[in-house]
Amino acid sequence: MAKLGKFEVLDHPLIQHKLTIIRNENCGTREFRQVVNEIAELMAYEVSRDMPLEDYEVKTPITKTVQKRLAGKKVVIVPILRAGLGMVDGILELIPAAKVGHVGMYRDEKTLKPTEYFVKMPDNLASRDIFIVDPMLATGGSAIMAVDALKKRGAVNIKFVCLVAAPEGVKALRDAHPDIDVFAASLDDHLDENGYIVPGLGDAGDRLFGTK
Ligand SMILES: O=P(O)(O)OC[C@H]1O[C@H](OP(=O)(O)OP(=O)(O)O)[C@H](O)[C@@H]1O
Ligand SMILES: O=c1cc[nH]c(=O)[nH]1
Ligand SMILES: [Mg+2]
Repeated sequence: MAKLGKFEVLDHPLIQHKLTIIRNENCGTREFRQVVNEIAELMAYEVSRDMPLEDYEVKTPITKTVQKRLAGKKVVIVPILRAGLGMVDGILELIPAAKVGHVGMYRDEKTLKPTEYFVKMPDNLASRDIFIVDPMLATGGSAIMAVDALKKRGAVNIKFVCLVAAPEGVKALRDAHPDIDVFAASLDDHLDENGYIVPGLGDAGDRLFGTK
């Protein structure tokens, strides 16, 4: 039987402080981009806590000793385009050897249903630890479709990492994919009538890339 995934809010004081900075409507594109990456880096530290280690012999200037190093499994960071791109560099600061796959999705403004428009993944997904990243988990439609796309290509070990989650999205994602771990920097209150997270931070893609 597949393992049961968990949902965890990573509410370290530094993460909460930085999230407040980007929630502010007066935070400009440059600062928004910078701080999203900083939060992603802090989250990666927690998300990678259960990465497997193996024994490794190393010779210090004093003696030979058996210590630990990360075991073979390679991490793949998978941003959901566009907004997920804003989290990639921050995670690469901590895990520089990670590979990066891409999943392109956009959400229809009226129906709120996602459409997949691009998928490019490294090979051997089944043997890799995959971090899907997207700042926003709103209805959950995009996240569910992204996990579907990865599982279809053989992925087994999947974590979903977002900054702001709505309760509706967390429930939908966990109902659809109970085996994956879901991490958020904040569990917000609800979705408004346009499918935006309240209080949220607005449209993450537009704020990251200066579009609208
Ligand atoms: O949980 P959901 O209801 O699916 O909504 C969340 C999705 O919406 C946003 O993307 P958007 O469609 O705005 O695309 P963009 O990143 O290109 O702006 C966001 O980055 C998520 O991918
Ligand atoms: O609040 C929201 C919901 C979906 N996508 C966003 O960028 N923001
Ligand atoms: Mg958007």
